[in-house]
Amino acid sequence: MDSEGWGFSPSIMARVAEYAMELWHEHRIPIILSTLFVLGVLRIYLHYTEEPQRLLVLPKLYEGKSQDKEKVAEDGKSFPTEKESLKQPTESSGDEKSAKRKAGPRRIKGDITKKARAGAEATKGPRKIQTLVFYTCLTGSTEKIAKQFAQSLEDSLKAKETSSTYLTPKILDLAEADYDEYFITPPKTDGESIDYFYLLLLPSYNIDSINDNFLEHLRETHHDFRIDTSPLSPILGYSVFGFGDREGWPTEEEGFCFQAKEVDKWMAKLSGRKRAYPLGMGDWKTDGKERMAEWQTGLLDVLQHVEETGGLGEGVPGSGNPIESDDEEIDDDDGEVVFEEGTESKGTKQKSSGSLEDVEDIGRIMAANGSTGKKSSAPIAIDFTTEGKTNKKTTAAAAVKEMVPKNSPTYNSLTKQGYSIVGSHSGVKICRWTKSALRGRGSCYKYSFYGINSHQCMETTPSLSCSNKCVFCWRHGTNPVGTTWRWVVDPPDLIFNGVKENHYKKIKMMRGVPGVRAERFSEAMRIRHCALSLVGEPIFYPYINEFLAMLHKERISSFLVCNAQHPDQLAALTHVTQLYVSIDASNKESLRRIDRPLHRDFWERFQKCLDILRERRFRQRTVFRLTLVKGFNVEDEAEGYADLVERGLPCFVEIKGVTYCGTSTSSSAGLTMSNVPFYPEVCDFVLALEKALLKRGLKYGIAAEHAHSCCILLASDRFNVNGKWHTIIDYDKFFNLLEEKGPDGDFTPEDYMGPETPEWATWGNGGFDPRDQRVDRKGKPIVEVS
Ligand SMILES: Cc1cc2nc3c(=O)[nH]c(=O)nc-3n(C[C@H](O)[C@H](O)[C@H](O)COP(=O)(O)O)c2cc1C
Ligand code: SF4
Repeated sequence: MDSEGWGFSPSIMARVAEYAMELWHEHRIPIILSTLFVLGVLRIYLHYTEEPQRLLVLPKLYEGKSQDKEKVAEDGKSFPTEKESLKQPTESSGDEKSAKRKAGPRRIKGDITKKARAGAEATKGPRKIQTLVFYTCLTGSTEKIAKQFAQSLEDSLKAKETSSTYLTPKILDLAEADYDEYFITPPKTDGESIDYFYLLLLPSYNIDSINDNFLEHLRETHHDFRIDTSPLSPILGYSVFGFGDREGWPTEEEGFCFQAKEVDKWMAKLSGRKRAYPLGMGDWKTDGKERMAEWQTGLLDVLQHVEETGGLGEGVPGSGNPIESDDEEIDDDDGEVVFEEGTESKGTKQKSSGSLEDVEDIGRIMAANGSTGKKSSAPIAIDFTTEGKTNKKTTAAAAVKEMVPKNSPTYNSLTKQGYSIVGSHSGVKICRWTKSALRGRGSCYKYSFYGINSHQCMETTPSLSCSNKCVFCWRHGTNPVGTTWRWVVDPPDLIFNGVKENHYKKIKMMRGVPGVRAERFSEAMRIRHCALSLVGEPIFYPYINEFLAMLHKERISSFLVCNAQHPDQLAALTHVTQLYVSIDASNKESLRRIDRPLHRDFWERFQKCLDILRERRFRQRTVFRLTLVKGFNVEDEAEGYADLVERGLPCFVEIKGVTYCGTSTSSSAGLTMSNVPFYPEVCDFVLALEKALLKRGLKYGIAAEHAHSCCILLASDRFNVNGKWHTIIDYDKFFNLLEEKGPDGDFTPEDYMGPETPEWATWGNGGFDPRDQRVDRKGKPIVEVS
């Protein structure tokens, strides 16, 4: 507050300041001395009245080592015993501690801070440590090594003074172990006080092997938006040792031990940087034994330290940092390529000559490039920036670029998240529900509401680019965004064949995964549904109608989700099995905050899309998809949403609670767990919306629910026959109608309305097919309590 705020005039304030300065100059020495005296007295007082602080003492790591008994491994020579491991440096220098320091990164240094572990209070009895030795093996050697290693480890740990802490190491073949049991969270201990220490012995194979499944699981668990990004952080630590063959793969760049490196990286992420000891690597034909002996020596030091202190402490140099073997975060723009309007160089735009010509141009360029869709000499830039003036042609001098070039940060980031990039702007990813359905563990809500088979569903997009940056987007902000298509256009057949091929490849990788049902696996080799909602904006792709025709020709249904930002493309869209528009807010301000659209005229575009949907409601099965984000678009917005429904009159309204993805993207958008509505809150909202619709005389009712994914379906009375909901789709009828009447044919959603919605899917019954087995996040069966 300034001086005027206190009611003093500036001249009085100036005089007071002058007087204070005079006082200080005259008496500064006594003032300083008396302040020091007061502080001294205060310090003495606190010293005698406070509880003494406990001093942090470094544990004596090597005490009692001289009493260690020499232990011999099973084969008498293959692996060093603890004494062998530890004595090497001592022998070389005569001074154990300095020798160990010279021996490289084996020692734990620095203060050890013992943190209370989560859940420690809840368990009884003395704490035990269980080491788990995981391995994979194709040609027989690693299995043998794993057994010898576990035995040697057990012997070494038993020789310790405090040997009672460590339980007998357990050996687990990753081809048989249930990943959900060990690699989503640590195993449950049923109240026993057990901490886990993971050790992984991993050969690398440049062919399809169980390693690929395992890596896929680690990667997906980390990126699973429903799970914390470091769900293995309760483990005490982990370390990986890799086997390879230098004869075939001489260097790391050429693939030596590449999969062990990958596993090490993902374990660092999943465990929240609990790498207890650096990754070891060895060529079993040459230096394998030696390298492993070194690794084991260092590891034993760490295990002893962990036993004594309860944690890793500062850790071994080189441990604990996942980025050391990870280039993911190098991506300094967070993988997001923003092409905003106006970023292109001046003078690149020319007069539009009409949309038809533009499409023909694209065709010509594609034809000139053959079916490969390779770069053309002239760029195609289709401007979607201002609604109503689409397909503005530009002929810039610069060469046309690929949207997601190979080896670009975006490409790397997307592939690491499990996407397969097809051509230069399309992607496909096998969805979690597809995997879940393959194992008979439940399907997605579209199965309950519309009868799609999740295990026969392909999730894809022909455009990885989007014109929004929604706060709840779980794509980790890695997809390119832009208002203008200014990239190479790949032909639809290249995309269609590419996405199918990659989808099947991923399905095949599920063969042999524990729990996969044989009949579902063979059914999955025939794609029946396509969810065009993966990432980006599918109708951004100039050949979306041709792409849809290819899907439909193979009798693959299409569920297309668009973001209500491209009215002209929406208007030009031919028949799809179900057409979605994302309705992320009920008013302009809320929409701006939540979707963060790039278009200036986003609200006008949005409204125009609703009008198109209204006009199309007797031709397309239209759906509003609402994603509820607490604090953003829920509170007091039911009436606003009812107004939008009144405007668009969709056949269905899907209401879904947002799923928190726990990424920097969401946190930078200000999202936390508190923004995720609980299912009862979603139910309350839906009831309020239903009431608001009835108030407006609109005939909608709550038709179905899928509590498992926090999703509820409101349907128009058009799909209620004799008091029963008919939300299921008759897919055969849809394809027959298409074949008979063509992609623009005159037929209505009612014409392919399917049978009654199953009882278990209707409102009040949960929506989980009783023929599937409900499991928790770790794959354990859930017993329903009635
Ligand atoms: C089919 C096959 C592919 C391999 N690919 C690689 C590789 O890419 N990089 C590497 O360092 N070693 C590679 N190796 C070598 C193995 O990792 C090494 O021989 C290992 O010790 C085999 O362990 P196992 O007998 O337990 O299967 C490969 C071996 C096989 C049989
Ligand atoms: S519809 Fe979506 S969630 Fe369901 S199986 Fe297909 S891709 Fe997965």
